[in-house]
Amino acid sequence: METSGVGVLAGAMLGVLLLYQLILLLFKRRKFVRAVDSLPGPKPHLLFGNVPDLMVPPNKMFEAWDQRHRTNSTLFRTWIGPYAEINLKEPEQVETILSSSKHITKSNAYRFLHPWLGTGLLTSTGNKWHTHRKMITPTFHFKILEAFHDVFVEKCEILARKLAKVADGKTEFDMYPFITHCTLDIICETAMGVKLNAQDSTDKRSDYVSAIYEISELTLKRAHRPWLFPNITFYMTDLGKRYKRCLSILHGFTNKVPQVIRERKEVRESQQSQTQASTTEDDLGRKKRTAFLDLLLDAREAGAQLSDEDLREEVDTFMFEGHDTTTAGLCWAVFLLGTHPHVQDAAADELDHIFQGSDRPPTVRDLQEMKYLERIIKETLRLFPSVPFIGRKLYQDVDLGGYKVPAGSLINIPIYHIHRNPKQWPSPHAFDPDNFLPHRVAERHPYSYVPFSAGPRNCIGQKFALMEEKTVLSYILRNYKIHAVERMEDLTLMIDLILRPESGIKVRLERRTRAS
Ligand code: HEM
Repeated sequence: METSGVGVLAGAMLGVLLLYQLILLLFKRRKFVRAVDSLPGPKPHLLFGNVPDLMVPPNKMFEAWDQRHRTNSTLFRTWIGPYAEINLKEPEQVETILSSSKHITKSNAYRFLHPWLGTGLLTSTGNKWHTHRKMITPTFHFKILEAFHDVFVEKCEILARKLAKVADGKTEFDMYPFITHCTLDIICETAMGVKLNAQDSTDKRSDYVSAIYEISELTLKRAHRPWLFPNITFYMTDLGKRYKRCLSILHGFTNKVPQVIRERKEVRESQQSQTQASTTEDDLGRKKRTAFLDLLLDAREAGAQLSDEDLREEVDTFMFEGHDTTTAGLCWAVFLLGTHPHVQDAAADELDHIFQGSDRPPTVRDLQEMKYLERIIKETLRLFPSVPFIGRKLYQDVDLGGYKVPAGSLINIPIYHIHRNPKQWPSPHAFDPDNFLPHRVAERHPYSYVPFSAGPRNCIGQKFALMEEKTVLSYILRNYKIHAVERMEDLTLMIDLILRPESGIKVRLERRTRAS
């Protein structure tokens, strides 16, 4: 009798405790919702929040997203079902978030990349991100990038030969697959040390590339449909099944990593271990270049905690971040050059001045002299940032220019719109490489231009990207005059994770006669 009395009492106390916790949670939630709702923003649907605005076909997504950002003139909040998203507007707000070492956790949507990229550098946080970032940073040292330059040149020679077959001044063709295959060949060899030879394939678009496009689209769709957040519902839907199909293609590709690791280990055992980017020889006596993977293996041999799975996650991340972004940047540059002949002529003049009529490959030093081309690349990334938005999750309250944003909110930084803020850019939609003349840069807020993000989680590959883009564009411009077939108003923009034109970039190429 006494024992059961104690049991009832304990049960009652537990019940009270649970009720108390529940009330606390509800109270906290109510406080959070009130704080978010005190921020400006469009009226949400009772259940779905502002999700319905973006439930449009993939090729209407950019328009809907752009419309949302253009109609809200200040920082604004949107609700993704129960999740609050705070959309930034001004560079000062961007600086508060990006420059801080406290706000380094990515927003919920990045979780949907985990099945593909695991918790590689792009998607991880906390301790894992810190230690891996520290470990990987030296692999992007300038000296190592210089060694990769040989790969850029080799792949661009192939690109130029491929383009020669269609460059008759009359044939209209899509530049996108040419550039995609070139950047894929580059990243595969520099990241994994594997020759892919995508440029030799006759396919218009490889399965790997199609799977990247599809998985990016599916990830974004999922991020805007809260009922697809749990794996159990997602994988039951057609979207989830398509996602799994894409995964098997993408991982099929990097499944080679353990085999590559084994091969590299064998080479190491028979030779002195390498600590710098350098070259060894393969079975046929050809120079074998050091890849990022080798440098990570070096780090592991030196005591770094890196499992095979960690290595594969990083290679998957490089393969995605390192080719889709540069492809988009390059293709948009080709489009803008093809629609702005005076800019194209000035870029060609600069190259004539550097190469003096010679057809020798560019050196790293030549790339440094391509100042005007660099401004073109930067201005292209302003108008069409390859990564049009990024996100963070807040773990503490933040004041963003007078707006009190509570912990638990998701922050959306719409890089595309930050780059077209009329307060920072007098003609925000015009293509003007001189926006990057030093005196103009000095006049602007440093966070008004963030194509590579900024602060502790900025893009680790930005120097790689700039070198690669200069090499590719210089090859095209030294050999060809680009004529864009379409105008801006003919293009439909796709905003998956990367900003790209729906139907590629159609051009005609005309042989350029070199001035000496
Ligand atoms: C034009 C080319 C590129 C652009 C516009 C670009 C842009 C970006 C942006 C905006 C971020 C931040 C993402 C976020 O906060 O969610 C990022 C991160 C990253 N990028 Fe790039 N990227 C480019 C090329 C590359 C290349 C070539 C590589 C590798 C070879 C690379 C590797 C990475 C990695 C590993 C991260 C994650 C860094 C971290 O969180 O510590 N990117 N990139």
